[in-house]
Amino acid sequence: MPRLAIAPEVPRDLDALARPVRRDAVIAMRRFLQNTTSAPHPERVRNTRDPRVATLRLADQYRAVVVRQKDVFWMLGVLPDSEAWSYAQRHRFAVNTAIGVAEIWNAEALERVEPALRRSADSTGWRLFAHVSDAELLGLGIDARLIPLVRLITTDANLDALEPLLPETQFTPLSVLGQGGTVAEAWRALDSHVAVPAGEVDVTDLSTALERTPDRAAFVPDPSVLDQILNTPHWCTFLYPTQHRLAHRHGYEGPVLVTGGAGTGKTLVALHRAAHLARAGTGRVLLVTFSQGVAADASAKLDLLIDDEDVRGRIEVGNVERLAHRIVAEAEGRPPLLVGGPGLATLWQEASEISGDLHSPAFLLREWEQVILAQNLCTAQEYLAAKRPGRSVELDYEDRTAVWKAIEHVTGRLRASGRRTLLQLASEASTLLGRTTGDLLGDDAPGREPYRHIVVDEAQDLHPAQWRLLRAAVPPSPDDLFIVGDPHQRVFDTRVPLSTLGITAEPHRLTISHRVPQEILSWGVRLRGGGPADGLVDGITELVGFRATHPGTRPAVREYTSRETEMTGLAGQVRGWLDEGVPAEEIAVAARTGELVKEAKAALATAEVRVRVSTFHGLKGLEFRRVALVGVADGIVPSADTLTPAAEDPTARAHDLQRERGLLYMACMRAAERLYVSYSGRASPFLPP
Ligand SMILES: Nc1ncnc2c1ncn2[C@@H]1O[C@H](COP(=O)(O)OP(=O)(O)OP(=O)(O)O)[C@@H](O)[C@H]1O
Repeated sequence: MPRLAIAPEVPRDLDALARPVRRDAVIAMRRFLQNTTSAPHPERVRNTRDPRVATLRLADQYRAVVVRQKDVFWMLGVLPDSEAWSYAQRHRFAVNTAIGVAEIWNAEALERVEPALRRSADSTGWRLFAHVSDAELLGLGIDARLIPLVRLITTDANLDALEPLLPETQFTPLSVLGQGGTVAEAWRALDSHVAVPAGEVDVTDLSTALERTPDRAAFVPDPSVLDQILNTPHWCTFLYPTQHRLAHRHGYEGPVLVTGGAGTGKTLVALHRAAHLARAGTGRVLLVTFSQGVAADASAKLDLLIDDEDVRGRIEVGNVERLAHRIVAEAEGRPPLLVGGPGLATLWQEASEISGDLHSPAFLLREWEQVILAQNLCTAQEYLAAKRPGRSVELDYEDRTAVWKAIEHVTGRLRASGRRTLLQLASEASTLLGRTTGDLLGDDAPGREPYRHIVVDEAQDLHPAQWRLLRAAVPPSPDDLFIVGDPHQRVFDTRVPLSTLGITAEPHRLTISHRVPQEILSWGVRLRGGGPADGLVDGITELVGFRATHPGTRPAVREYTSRETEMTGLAGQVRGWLDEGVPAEEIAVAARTGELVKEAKAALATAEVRVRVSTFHGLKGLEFRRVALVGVADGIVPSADTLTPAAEDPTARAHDLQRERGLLYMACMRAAERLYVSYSGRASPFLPP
């Protein structure tokens, strides 16, 4: 039986075919897999640069290009006959001698550029790689057949021109060396291209090389797997090497933390990790998402990723609030009552009055959430002795006593009314779990917690009380916590390093955005300030090295003279996108405040344009081809209401401003194609010049 591995181009090429041609091609691929008598057979192509290349006739005038070695076939694309033959003639295929991955390159194009490189080399004695020996190049996996060409390169520009013609695994080390990097640095750069450790590299073993190249080859053992690959999105099958390595590593010793910029694939890695753990069958998996809305999206993606019902059934998807709610409801025998925003605001106002108006309601709320609930302080004594990290206003004994009294007013009133906040619920749930873990693990009372594995998405916004709940819900053991997040996109003020919560996580990083085009990304990074962010990891996270895979269009920033003209402009912009053929569900409009959301909805309704309109917060975790952000004006972004007065607490104010910046940045980073930003009056101070 032939063993078939397909490249990511194959599903794409098939999707581009007319329906009857696609159907014929897929039938032919099935026959090939089953080795039936009518299966297409490999046909040699004349004048190829690689004798292993052949084609398979899949439909009338269409064929697949394959590289064959013994019973292994690597299918690279499905093309019209003449294009398939030409592709087969132009390309070379190899196994990288250093890292063992399979590589393809356009040998014909390289032969064409060689004379120009030679002319440039003849005119100077300078060589870009003079400082590196052949042995070092070979040691880095540079193909021996490419070395004569590499020796002709004289400038960075020469090398850059070769980038589209070389496999990334050949170009990457050359690029590091060309910029004056050392061999060791070139090796480190190759690391992100390695999904599976190479071990001994046998360059004649194509099958093992393909297994090491999961972004370029997926094995198709039978027709059902073929259907699964062809009927699901690209990311279900082909992860980039770093993503693959993180998601499919066999056994982490304990918690893992993957940070990375917007669109680097953190959520996809989290989904694949959850699927990997569920397939291993070691126990129940909880995938924690930011909100229930995002949970529905993640559930739908898991349904695509996993076709085995039993495996899928091992993964539960939900947010921390829901988990806390359920634990408390089960323990108390009825659903807990929650306090609403307005009710709580009144209580904090009363508390502020009790403290003699020394502290504002916002100050007291922060003190409660960030000091008391964050450290689970239960008594006045504990509070009086506690550290207050992140709070710059000193409180002496008397102040603390007054603050505690004011806060007790709120907690007492809540208790009396039988209501709780979401964070209180998380705190209580973790305490309950702490008490009952033994029983829940027992055979006779398996319960629903703890889980065996927890995978956390959007981790940057979890509060310490919620972390404690998650920690209590999964016993410390290998593969217990797999956490992904981006401190730069934090939209709440929860800047806590995991280590302070007793979670020592192995850190990893993703740096390449596969969603956001470079122009939007660079603009967004300037908006965010490019500077470090704290939280999750110890110390700070830098945006350094964060880049995109593709170029794009600069964000359109529009100034209007009035709110009314701004809303008319918005309706015109969205109408234009729809007229271009962009589906309505691929467009999102968002604003900082609920009031602006209402105005935008009304303007779009008047123009009979129906697309999703939400607050910036409502965009979290989502992506759209086109994104329009309105009301990005001074006084609205940052939202004046949410800023602590500098006189009251300058550090808190700086944190508030950073959070507001992160929120706008997160909203901008949802755009996969175009970003439109508008304001009337003065622009938001966050907008880059
Ligand atoms: N392996 C992949 N194959 C195909 N597309 C990918 C892959 N990895 C990432 N992408 C693209 O990048 C998008 C972003 O991925 P994802 O949502 O996982 O990123 P993220 O890091 O969680 O982003 P954010 O932090 O901004 O929410 C995906 O929807 C997809 O379009």
